[in-house]
Amino acid sequence: MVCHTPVYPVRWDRENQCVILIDQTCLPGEYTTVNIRNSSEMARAIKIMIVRGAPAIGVSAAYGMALGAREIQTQERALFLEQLEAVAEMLKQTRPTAVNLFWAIQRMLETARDASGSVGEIQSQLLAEAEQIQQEDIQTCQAIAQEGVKVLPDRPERLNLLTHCNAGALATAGYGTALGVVRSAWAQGRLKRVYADETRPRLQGAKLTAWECVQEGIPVTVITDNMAAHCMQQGMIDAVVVGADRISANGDTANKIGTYSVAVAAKAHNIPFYVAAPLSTVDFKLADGGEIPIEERDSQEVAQVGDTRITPVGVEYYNPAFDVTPAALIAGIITEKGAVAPQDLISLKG
Ligand SMILES: CSC[C@H]1O[C@H](OP(=O)(O)O)[C@H](O)[C@@H]1O
Repeated sequence: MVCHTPVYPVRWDRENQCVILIDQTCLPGEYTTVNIRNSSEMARAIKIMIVRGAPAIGVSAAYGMALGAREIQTQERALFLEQLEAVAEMLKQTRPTAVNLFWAIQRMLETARDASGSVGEIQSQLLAEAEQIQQEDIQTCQAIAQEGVKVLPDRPERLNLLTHCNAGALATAGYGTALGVVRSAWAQGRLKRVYADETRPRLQGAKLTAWECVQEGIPVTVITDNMAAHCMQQGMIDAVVVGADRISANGDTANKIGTYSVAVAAKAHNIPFYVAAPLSTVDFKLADGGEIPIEERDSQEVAQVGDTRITPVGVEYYNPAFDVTPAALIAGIITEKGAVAPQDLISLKG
């Protein structure tokens, strides 16, 4: 079924006074949602990847802060702010790599500190700020998409693009970053097909990117991660567009594990490799990617495919959820303010 219903992975339900998350651990087999009523539930949802994707994590953390603020009973401002700091610390412990989480939490704390009025009024302002962050992200994604289509290879025939993991509407407040570029290229008749790396071990490409493409009738071919270089060698790929979880000031980019090897293969085959990300994903405090914290997740994600164990008892595991692609392998970083060479990213610092 082809539908053009926008996908919003996280949204505020005014009627029920809760956050509604699409449960991404159930896609593509089941489209279901989860009601999040407090900050602890939001922290858990981020940790176990009911909601995932750097911008979506940031928006969710913002709502987690708004929910946490509503749980605080005191009417004394200083005590309220002190307890809100504790909510922030709890949310910060969920996932370490996506800088959007920390940026959003910090923005919510600053909103609370700068707010005037009663505790109740501050709580209302925090909810409004979370909704604002969500709306800004959707607009940012759409701007990234427009900037991204401009830099795609200019060829008369439609393009075959490869992407890794899911940097789609599900990974953002809506529309997507890398997959936003894909959506806009498709809408403008520039796209022939998307090649989606399945993206072991959590399979965000096979499950989520493929689901988003099928929902919109965008031709998509799922490949295993170890096929990407072969497809490039066969001349099947015109460009690569991926998302990001944290970008350092020099353009080094942390993204889902496997992105680095895609970038190396793209370089070897002279295929442009683009990163699409909002400027809120750039951590200008970090000089280079060597300082980006890399999340290590439960080894069972490697030991299993779905519910099926694939390894014998007695083996060790290594499960870094991200890797860092050096700026030298990146043709351009596509932001809402335009696409720039990695070395020019600093020029976009606000
Ligand atoms: C829009 S960028 C999304 C980014 O986040 C993903 O990681 P995860 O699914 O573990 O949250 C992946 O790195 C995507 O590129």
